[in-house]
Amino acid sequence: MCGIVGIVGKGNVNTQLYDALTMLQHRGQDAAGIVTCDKGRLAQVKANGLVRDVFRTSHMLRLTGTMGIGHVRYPTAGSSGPALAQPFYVNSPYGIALAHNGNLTNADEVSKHVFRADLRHINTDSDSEVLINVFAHELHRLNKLVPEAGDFFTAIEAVHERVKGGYAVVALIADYGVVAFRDPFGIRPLVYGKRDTAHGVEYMVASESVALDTLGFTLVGDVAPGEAIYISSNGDLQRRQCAKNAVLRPCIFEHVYFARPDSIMDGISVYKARLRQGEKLAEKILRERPDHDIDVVVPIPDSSRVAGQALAQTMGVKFREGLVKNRYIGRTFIMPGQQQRKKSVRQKLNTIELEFKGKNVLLVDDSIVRGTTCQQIIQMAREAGANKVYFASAAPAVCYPNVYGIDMPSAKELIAHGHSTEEICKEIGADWLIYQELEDLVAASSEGNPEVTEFDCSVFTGHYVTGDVDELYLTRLDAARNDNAKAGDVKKTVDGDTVIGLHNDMQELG
Ligand SMILES: O=P(O)(O)OC[C@H]1O[C@H](OP(=O)(O)OP(=O)(O)O)[C@H](O)[C@@H]1O
Ligand SMILES: NC(=O)CC[C@H](N)C(=O)O
Ligand SMILES: [Mg+2]
Repeated sequence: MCGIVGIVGKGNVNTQLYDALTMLQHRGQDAAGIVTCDKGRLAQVKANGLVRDVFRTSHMLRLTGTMGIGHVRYPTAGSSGPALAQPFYVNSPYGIALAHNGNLTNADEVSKHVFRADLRHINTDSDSEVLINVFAHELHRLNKLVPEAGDFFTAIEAVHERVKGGYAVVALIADYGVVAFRDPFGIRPLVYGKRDTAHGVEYMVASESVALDTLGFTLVGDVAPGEAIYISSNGDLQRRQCAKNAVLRPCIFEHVYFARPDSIMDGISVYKARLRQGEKLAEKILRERPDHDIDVVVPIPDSSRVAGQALAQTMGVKFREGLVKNRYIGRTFIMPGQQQRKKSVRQKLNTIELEFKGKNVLLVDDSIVRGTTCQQIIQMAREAGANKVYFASAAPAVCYPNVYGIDMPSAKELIAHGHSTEEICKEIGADWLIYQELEDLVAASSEGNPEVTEFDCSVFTGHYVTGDVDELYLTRLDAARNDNAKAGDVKKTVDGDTVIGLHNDMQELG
């Protein structure tokens, strides 16, 4: 899950891109990058690290121009090395920089075709580098010295024909403007907004509306599935549906975990969806255990707080923040290796003993994926003197890999894969475990916008909306990206045996 942003403004946009990326930091902690365009010249800074660590004042002074794009990365393809930090750049045609959230499911085959038929070189294992080359090739084929909006849209139509998977994209075309588009299922989110200034209207596209809010842009709406928008350098916005049979199937895991609660995506308030998740889970608990002996509900910060509060209220049970989060430790789940994830849970969360001692505690989390968090927290609750430790997940059991931009590539690493609720309960060391029903999760989101009735729920069902994901694909994905394979990649990076980014040498040399 990466975060992307694009701005076409009336003054320098560098600090605004920086601020927007800070607002999207929760979507990717591995690398960050910005490309701006000033009088036809592109300037780029990208490197591994958090936004606040990557960009220095000296960089910002070089990132001049009234339009630009930015990216925060959470790797789902290739290594996490600096060569794969985004945006990517190609010089032909026009000079294009592109940032991508999602994952292409046919990247390998398209990559071969890009090389053999389009005669274009791909330098990394990044699916996003494949995507920029497909877009560039399709634009090049139109053979226009001076492209117009319609040309960008025609190229994007061809992109939709060639690539499959989840993709929300922003691209900066030197001198011309910013284009943004979303895959035909709208799996990954993308919104846009505008701001009136004394010099005219400014536009911004971003993964989440929080980025617009904080910069004073008003949310206009979502980029529709398959739709593309083009904002020219002088601030004209045009849109076009570029995909055949586009239909909205957004990733429901955004509402469970990824998005910030103060975001609105596809007309659904993430905050309210999480409130409803808590209410529905509470109703299930009351149905299954009308005579429960729960003394207190404790959420596992951060993401489950909203659902946890609604759950406690619906049940009429005390809600207590019995776990305190160290605000300087990032999100655990999106860290690259299991060792790092395990260590960070303990660093990140600490118990307030008096909320546990002698009590029957219901811990609530938004989801259980690998089980890293809940196993440790249940142990900590016991060490803090809890009498009984029950566990509730606001999402159903996560049993299947994600292929659309969430790094859950290996079914074997998912604690629920092939196991019953009782077995998982035993494994995590809880006295009782309860999961949300899938239909309740879907209803919790759908009630926020009745026009959105279906979602990509593949991590719960194993049904992949793009229809092209088979056993062979999943086996290959597992082999390439399970934790052991990734540990090998990290070692390669440390040993220096990795691809060096062509455009990133300054960063690597420090
Ligand atoms: O079963 P696991 O593999 O541990 O994954 C699930 C956990 O990971 C996430 O928390 P994270 O710490 O990433 O972020 P948060 O602070 O937003 O809750 C999520 O909210 C769960 O707590
Ligand atoms: N999580 C994402 O959206 C990742 C984007 C892209 N697949 C990458 O690995 O860089
Ligand atoms: Mg969490």
